Amino acid sequence: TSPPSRLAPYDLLYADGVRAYFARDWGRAAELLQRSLHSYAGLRAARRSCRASCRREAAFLGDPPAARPWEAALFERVLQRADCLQHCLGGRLGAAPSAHRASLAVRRDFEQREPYNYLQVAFFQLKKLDQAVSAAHTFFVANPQHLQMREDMEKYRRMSGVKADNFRDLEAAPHWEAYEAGMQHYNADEYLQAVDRLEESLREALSALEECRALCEGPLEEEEEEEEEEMQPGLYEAIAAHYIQVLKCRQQCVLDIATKPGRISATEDFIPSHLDLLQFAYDQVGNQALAAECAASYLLFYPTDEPVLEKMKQYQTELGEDTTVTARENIHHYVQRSLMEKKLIYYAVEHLGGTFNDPDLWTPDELIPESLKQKYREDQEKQKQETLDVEEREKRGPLPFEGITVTMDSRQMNGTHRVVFDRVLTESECKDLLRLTKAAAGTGDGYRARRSPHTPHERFEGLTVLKATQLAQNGDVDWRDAKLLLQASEKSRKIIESYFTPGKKLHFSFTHLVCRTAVEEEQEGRMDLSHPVHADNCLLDPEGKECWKEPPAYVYRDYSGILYLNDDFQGGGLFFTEMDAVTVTAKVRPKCGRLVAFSSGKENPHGVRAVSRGRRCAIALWYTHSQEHAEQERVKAEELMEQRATEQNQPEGEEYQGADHSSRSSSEPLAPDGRAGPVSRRHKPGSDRRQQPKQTRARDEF
Ligand SMILES: O=C(O)CCC(=O)C(=O)O
Ligand SMILES: [Fe+3]
Repeated sequence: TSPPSRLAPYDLLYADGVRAYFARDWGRAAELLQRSLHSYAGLRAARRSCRASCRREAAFLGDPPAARPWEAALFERVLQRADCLQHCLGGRLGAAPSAHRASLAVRRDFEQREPYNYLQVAFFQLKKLDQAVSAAHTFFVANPQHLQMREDMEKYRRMSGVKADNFRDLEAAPHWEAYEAGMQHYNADEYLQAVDRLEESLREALSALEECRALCEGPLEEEEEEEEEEMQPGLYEAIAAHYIQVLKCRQQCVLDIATKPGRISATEDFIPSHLDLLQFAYDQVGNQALAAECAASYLLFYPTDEPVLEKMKQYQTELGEDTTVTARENIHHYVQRSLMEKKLIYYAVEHLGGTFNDPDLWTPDELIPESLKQKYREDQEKQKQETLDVEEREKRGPLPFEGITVTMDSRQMNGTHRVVFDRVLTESECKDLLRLTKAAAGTGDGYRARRSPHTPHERFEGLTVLKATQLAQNGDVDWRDAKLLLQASEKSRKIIESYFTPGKKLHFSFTHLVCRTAVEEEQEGRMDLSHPVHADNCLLDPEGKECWKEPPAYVYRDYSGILYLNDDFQGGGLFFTEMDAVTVTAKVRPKCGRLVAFSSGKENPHGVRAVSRGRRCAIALWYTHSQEHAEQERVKAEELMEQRATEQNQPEGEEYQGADHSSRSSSEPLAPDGRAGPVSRRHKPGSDRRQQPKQTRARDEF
C-alpha cells in the first residue's frame, strides 16, 4: 500500500486501534496501531524538518536589522517563523497542524512505546510471530520492569520458529548501538575499531540532540491548573515563561540522548566523555593530530582539567610547535550555544523564580548565581555530615547488645558501610530456624524447592514471614519457630539501625529465609556463582562502572543484612567486589549467628560463591528509611501472631530457646484468609528485579 497523502492524526488511529483490540478484531487492530505509529513518526519528522527549514528563512522587512529597534527586529522574525511553520506543517501533514495535537495521556503512551504492547498481542493472534517478537522486544526495551512482558519474552525465546534477529528494537537510537560497540572495543584495547564506533556514536548523538531540540518548541505546558480569570500573564511575562520552558527542554535533551532506552538515569558527561575516550584512543593508534583535536575539544568543557592539559602539551610537542591545534567547530558551537542558554535560564531562575536542574556537570561555576550555589552547598554539607556520623560511630566500637561482637568493620572489609557481627543467634536458635525451613519444605503447600533463579546447579527455597506464620496456622510448622523468624529479624534490624543510623528509623522492606542446595549430580566443572555479583538497590553495570538507581531495582532499600544459620556445606562464601564486579575486596564465611550488614548501594557490590555440596540457609534482610515501603506482610504476620496469642490467652513465649517443640498442635485456628492470602512474594535477586507490573490487559491466550 502506498503511504497516505495526508497523515491521519495518530491519537485517533490509536484510539480506534485499541478499540479494535478489545473487540478482538486483531487484523484491524494491527493495521490501525501500525498506522498510528507511522503517523506519529511522520508528525515528528514533519515538525523537525519544518523547524529546521523555517530557521533558515530570511526576514521580510528588507532593511538591515541593525537599522530597526530591537522589538521590530525580533518580532519580524517571530511572525515570519510562525507563518513559515504554519504553512510548512500544513503542507506536510495535509491538514491543519492543530488537528495533530494529542492529549498528554496519549503522548505519554507513545513515549513509553505502549502501542507496541497492544501490537505484539495482535500479531501473536494473527500468527505473525516475527512481527510479534519485534513488537514485544521494542516495548520491552523501554519497559524492562514490565512483569507480564518479561514472561512473554521468555515464552517467545523458548518457541521454536522464533529467530534471534527478530529480537529487534524497531525504535533503536543509532547512537546507542555505536556507543556500546565502541565501549566494548575500547575496554578490549581495540582502539582502531573503538575510534570508528565512538566517532559514529558522537555524530549520531549530536544529530539526535538536534532532533530532540527541534521538538521542544511545542505549546506552553501549564505547570498547574490556574484559575482562568486571574494570573494571565502579560506579553513579556508570557513570552518569557514560554521561552524559558523551551530553553529548559532543549537543555534536557542532552539527558534524553544520554539515557539508554528503558533506563531512567542518563550516562554522565555523555558528550565530553566521548571526546576524552577519543583523544586517548587516537593517541593509542598513533594519530596525534586527531588526539590533540579531541583533547582541545574536551577542554572546552573542562578548561582546567590537569591530565588533559598535560596531554595537550605532550601532543603539541609531538606535533611541533608551529602546528596549531584547534577544537572541533561543531563542539565549539555546541558549548557556546549551551552556555548562552544556561545564562538565560539562570537569570530567569534567579529573578523570575522556578528551578533548573542543570543536566551538565561541566557548567562553569561563575555561571551559576551565588544564591543557588549557596543552597546547593548546604545540601552537600548535610550529606557529608551524615557520612561522617556513620564513620564516627563505626570508630566507637561495641554495641549496646550483650554478647554480640563486631568481628569486622568497614576498614577491615576494605570498603564503606560494611560490618560483620557474630553471636546474634545461639546454636539452638539456628537449629530451630533450620527446622523451620525443613518443615516448610515438606508441606507441599505450593512451597517447594525450585531451581535457583541464578544457577541450574542449585535449588532454592524461600520463606517469607507471612508464609511462615500461615504455615504455623495450618499446623505445618511450629508456632515458636515462626515467631523466632520474626524475632531474629527484628533483633537484626535493631542492631543494624543502632550501628549505622541511630535516631533514624529503619523499617523492614523485605525478609526472606532462603536456602540454597547443591544439586548433587551437577557440580562437576561448575564455574558459575550461587548468586552473581550485584548491588541491592541499583542495577550494576560493571562495564560502565555505574549502578543505575532506578526500577526494576529496589531503589528504596537502604541497608541489607544477611543472618547466617549454618556452615555445614561446601562453598557458599559471600564476597564483596569493586564496581567492576571482579576485584574482590572482602570475604565473609557464613556460620550460625553471623550477621553481615552493609548499605545497599553501589558501594557494596557482592555475590555468593557456588554451593557445591549441602544446603546453605540464611535470613536475607532488607531495610528502608522510607515508611511507605515498609513490609506489609510483616504487619500481617504480626497480627496473626497477636491473634493467636489472645486466643491462647498466653503470650507467645519469649523463652523460645530450648523449648520443647514436640508438642506441635495440629488444631490451630485458621484465619479467614488462611491459604488464600498473598503469600511468598518472590524475591528475584541477581539484579534485584522489582516486579512493577503495569498489566493493562489480560493475556489469556498465551
Ligand atoms: O546469601 C547471601 O550471602 C547474599 C544474598 C544476597 O546478596 C541477596 O539475596 O541479595
Ligand atoms: Fe544482595
